[in-house]
Amino acid sequence: MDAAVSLTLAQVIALVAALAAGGWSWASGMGRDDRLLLHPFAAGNLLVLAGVLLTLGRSPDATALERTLHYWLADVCALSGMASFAYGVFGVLGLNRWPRRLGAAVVGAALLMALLPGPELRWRGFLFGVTAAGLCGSLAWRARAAHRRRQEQLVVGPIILVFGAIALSMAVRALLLAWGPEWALKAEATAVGTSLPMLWTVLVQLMVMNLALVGLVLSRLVQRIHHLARHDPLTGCLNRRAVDHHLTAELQAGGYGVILLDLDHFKQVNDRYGHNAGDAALRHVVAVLQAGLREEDLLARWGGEEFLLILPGATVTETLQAAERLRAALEAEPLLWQGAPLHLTASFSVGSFRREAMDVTALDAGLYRAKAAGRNQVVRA
Ligand SMILES: Nc1nc2c(ncn2[C@@H]2O[C@H](COP(=O)(O)OP(=O)(O)OP(=O)(O)O)[C@@H](O)[C@H]2O)c(=O)[nH]1
Repeated sequence: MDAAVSLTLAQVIALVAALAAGGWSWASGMGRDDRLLLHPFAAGNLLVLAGVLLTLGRSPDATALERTLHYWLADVCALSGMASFAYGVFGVLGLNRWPRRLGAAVVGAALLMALLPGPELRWRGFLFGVTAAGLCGSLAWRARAAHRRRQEQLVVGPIILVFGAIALSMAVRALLLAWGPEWALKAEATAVGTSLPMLWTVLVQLMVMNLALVGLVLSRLVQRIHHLARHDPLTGCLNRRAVDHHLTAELQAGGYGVILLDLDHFKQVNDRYGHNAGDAALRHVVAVLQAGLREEDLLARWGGEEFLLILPGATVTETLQAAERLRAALEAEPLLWQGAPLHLTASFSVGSFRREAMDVTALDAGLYRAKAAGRNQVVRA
């Protein structure tokens, strides 16, 4: 009876892993545009599947060499699968320096395990458990660190829980095999591959792990969509839509300064140097403006060559001073275009509001006056 259930469970595990691998391969096409690499999750499922199948296929009648190869391959597949999952998660979290360490851990463990004789379960199990615990533990740890840094919108809680739990169970298993009672070793020798608790554990882990990964990837995509919806693709600063979102009641209650600026004779830049130079000039302007702002200030692209700045808590005098400082900085720092300086200036219109909506019409009128008065100057709206 147990043997039949074991076989069914093993088949379910194989099916889940194969479906998950197929699903991740399919989804990786969607993530490609967003530089979201999902192949490692497909590979991770396939490798875990191979590891499980090899473990299930262990035969007591095999020769010592066959058993050695079988055991070794099964363990290396399972470890590579975990490394692949970790690689994928690090990619989603933007932690790019880790792949080499993951590779080194798997190759090191594989080499050490290759040196052990086939039936040597104790130290093989120990090495496997320690490496697996290290891989899953570092994944959970790094995810936790990324969560603490500004990536709080990402759903990393389930990842931390699932991989943390796997790391813990692997560490306990390694310790039990190396220094635990004799029954632990016996259980490993006889039950591995066919025991129902083990198969259930693998099945649940595989499903929960994939669900946690789906949660992480979806939250990453939602975060990306939010970012795209609120940022200007050319310059990377906020867009007009984002301004409303940032102009909260709290910010308005505290008062805020606003600067609307428009580049002078920008059409000539495009006409003389080409559209690429115009784009580079817009990026340059954003860099100069950003360098002169406080962390709490907001910079948004209001239109083609118009930018809007919001200075929370700033009085009209402070906003006028800030605008003058930015105007001078822009004038003093030309864009280097194909080795030659390309001089840029802008006209600024300044307003200050408290407990009231921003008066864009007044700011626009101020800009018009600054242009009419000769450009490259600051006026109060
Ligand atoms: N390269 C580039 N040019 C842009 C972009 N958005 C708007 N422009 C250009 O900005 C120029 C704006 O020109 P105008 O509105 O005539 O104003 P101007 O030449 O700056 O003159 P004044 O504002 O009167 O000083 C147009 O030539 C637009 O094509 C962009 O994203 N990239």
